[in-house]
Amino acid sequence: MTSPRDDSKPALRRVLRASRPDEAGQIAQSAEIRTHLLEWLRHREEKVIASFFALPGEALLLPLMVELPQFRWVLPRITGDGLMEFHHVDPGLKDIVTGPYGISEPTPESPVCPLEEVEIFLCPGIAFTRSGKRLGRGKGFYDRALAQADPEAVRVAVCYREQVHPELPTEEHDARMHCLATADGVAECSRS
Ligand SMILES: Nc1nc2c(c(=O)[nH]1)N(C=O)[C@@H](CNc1ccc(C(=O)N[C@@H](CCC(=O)O)C(=O)O)cc1)CN2
Ligand SMILES: Nc1ncnc2c1ncn2[C@@H]1O[C@H](COP(=O)(O)OP(=O)(O)OP(=O)(O)O)[C@@H](O)[C@H]1O
Repeated sequence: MTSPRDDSKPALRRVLRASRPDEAGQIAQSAEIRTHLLEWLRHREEKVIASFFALPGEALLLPLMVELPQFRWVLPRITGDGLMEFHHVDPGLKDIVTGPYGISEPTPESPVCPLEEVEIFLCPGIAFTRSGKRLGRGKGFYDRALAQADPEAVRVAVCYREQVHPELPTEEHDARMHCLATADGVAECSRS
């Protein structure tokens, strides 16, 4: 399902937004996802890792920052339409404000981390496939950031079981994920 311009995404987004566990399920699956990520990350040699503040329906990852202080954690801040930059934050999460779309983000004064320095990206999304396809929120934030990032950086999709689908439409610019982290574990994406 690949085409240069695919107009099926907006309708699919509206439908797939509803594919999420209930509140209790989100808390339980988030804890399992963090346990798997904790184990997986413990064995990685990378140091700079980008996480995210969850929007409703996304996995809650913030406790990992405290549990893995050996990493240098960075978080995104929206700087324009479809544009974001990443900032270093302290694990205590001082200097966090509410940004566009109600997403928490570091203050502009927090030290910037150049995109090329990020070694692992934990990526949110509305839906993913096991082969690493991602359906985001439709503004191209992650596609643009990942296009500029180090091509060697590891892209880890993070989502609930309900957000994993057999197939999704993709376009030329869509960034592929390398790994998929769910409550079942962290798996390498099969390229298909
Ligand atoms: N946690 C988290 N942070 C993230 C993202 C994400 O998916 N998750 N993004 C990943 O890209 C960026 C924000 N992307 C967004 C893109 C569109 C809308 C948006 O338009 N929201 C409105 C309108 C939706 C609509 O018209 O369909 C809304 O939800 O009401 C919000 C955020 C950057 N930070
Ligand atoms: N690398 C890029 N450079 C410029 N524009 C881009 C790039 N990647 C995506 N876009 C543009 O961003 C818009 C949204 O793309 P798409 O629908 O794939 O977003 P998404 O991956 O769902 O969103 P997000 O990453 O914000 O969650 C499209 O108009 C696309 O052309």
